[in-house]
Amino acid sequence: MSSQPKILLLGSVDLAKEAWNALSSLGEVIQPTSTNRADFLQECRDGKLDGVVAAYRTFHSTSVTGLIDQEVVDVLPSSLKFIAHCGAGYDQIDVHACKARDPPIRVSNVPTAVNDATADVNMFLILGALRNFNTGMHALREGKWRGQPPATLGHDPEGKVLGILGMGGIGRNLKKKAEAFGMKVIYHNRMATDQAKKHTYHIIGAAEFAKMKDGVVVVNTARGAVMDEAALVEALDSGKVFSAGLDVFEEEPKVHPGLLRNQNVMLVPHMGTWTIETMTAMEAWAIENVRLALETGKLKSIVPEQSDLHPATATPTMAEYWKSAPRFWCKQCKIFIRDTPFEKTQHEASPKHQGNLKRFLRDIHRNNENKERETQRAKSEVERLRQAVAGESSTPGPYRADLALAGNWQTVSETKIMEPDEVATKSIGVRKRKLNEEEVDEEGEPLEQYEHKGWGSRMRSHPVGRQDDDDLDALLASTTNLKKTKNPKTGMGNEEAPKPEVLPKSEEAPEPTPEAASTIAIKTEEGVDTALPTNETPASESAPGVVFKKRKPKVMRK
Ligand SMILES: O=CC(=O)O
Repeated sequence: MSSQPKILLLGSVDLAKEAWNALSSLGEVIQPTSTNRADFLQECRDGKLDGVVAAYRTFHSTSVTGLIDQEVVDVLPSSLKFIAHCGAGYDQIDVHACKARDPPIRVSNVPTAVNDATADVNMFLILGALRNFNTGMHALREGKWRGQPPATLGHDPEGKVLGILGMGGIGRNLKKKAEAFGMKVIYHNRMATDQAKKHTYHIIGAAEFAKMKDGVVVVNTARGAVMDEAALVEALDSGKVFSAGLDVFEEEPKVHPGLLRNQNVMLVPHMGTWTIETMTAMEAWAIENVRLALETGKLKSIVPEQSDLHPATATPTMAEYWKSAPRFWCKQCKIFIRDTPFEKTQHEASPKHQGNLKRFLRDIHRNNENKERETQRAKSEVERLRQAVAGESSTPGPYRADLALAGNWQTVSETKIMEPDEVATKSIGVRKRKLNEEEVDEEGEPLEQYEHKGWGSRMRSHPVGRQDDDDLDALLASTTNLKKTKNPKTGMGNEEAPKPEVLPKSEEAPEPTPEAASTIAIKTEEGVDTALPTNETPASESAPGVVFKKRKPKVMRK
């Protein structure tokens, strides 16, 4: 999309590639063509990087740009509003010059992702320097085993005092680790003023070494320039400092020769965060800064020196892009998100979406369980009724049709009670032989006295077998609707005080009202009296239905 903003890649993304590739939906990624600082400055002056809104940079990108100092800041395109640095320490960037530029360049770093790995290296150097491992390891590689003479005996960490300068995330992490080795931790934090932040240069030098105990062990995993290397070499040579462990150097990749020749110094070439896990997390964090910058004008982790800067306003190109981007409805979260692979990936990975997705799936699962339970209930209810019928139960006559078993009934005549076209969609009426007056009473169980409200709302909404439900409703109405009949006094259902589930005998049945009678599902047959003596309604006006008459047991007929 041509209206997309540009993203400048300074260095490389080696691990969090998926997150990086997803950024391409937010902006057009470009890289400088130059390979050295002079060319880079020229490339900027020539306007080749114009349109760049955000830059992602690594430590190693200084090989192209050099430090991001005033000179670079002055030529960077005015469209550039954000620099996302992939590292905790940002001494390669003059954040004050970036802030002072008009418009300002907001700089972010990666603060917490580095804590564990950096504290691990610090602990490794503390142990190595205390134990004087370097001498032995070096001798071994020279084929001299522990050396001649062998390395001097080291010290246990247990019971030693560790002084931490700078109790930030790494300092606190290191404290825990050192305490696990039995060390007692004390610390010093610099004043949190802007002035103090600028002054980390050589805060440990000759004067500070002079104040320390003889035979002290010194470790540095912060930045080389925090310590005066020359003063350290001297203190090592004099024996004031017993040994040292260093991961950072004043002029990386150069190392002071006095450190290189001293076997009591553990040297690591700035590998504090050199792990797949940590580097991946760092890259992902910095990429997230770029994404947020483009989408919201804010950074996830702006450097403290710039924390008072207001968020940048979205660029016109970005605004246009926002308008034109298609949207996607996340039905779990019930929100629109932009329909891009990046947006979707990010959204789907978010804890909010994960939580909503879990709830969504759980609800589906619960619904299925409920349906299954209802189906089982329905089945057992049918079975119960079937058994009841088989045992000549008290199922009301009008409903026995559905439950009749072979031999229970005797069909005496059949009459077509509807026009042929109605027959197709309705039913065929079957009427039983009227035997005698007694039987009329028996047969005359009035259907209408059962206020048919169905079997319960939950079963009614059951999606499976609507016809089955209707049958069940009809069957169960006779037993359950008694309970549901409205209390004439309160007008409310009487579920609170259910009546016993006894079917009313025909003689107890109230006379149907004319309105009710008109809806009674009984058809009359020519020449046959209606089963309900009170029902004057012409057959043609009543709803189609079925009337069954139970055959009297022989003993009763006698
Ligand atoms: O040194 C490593 C970092 O600052 O991230």
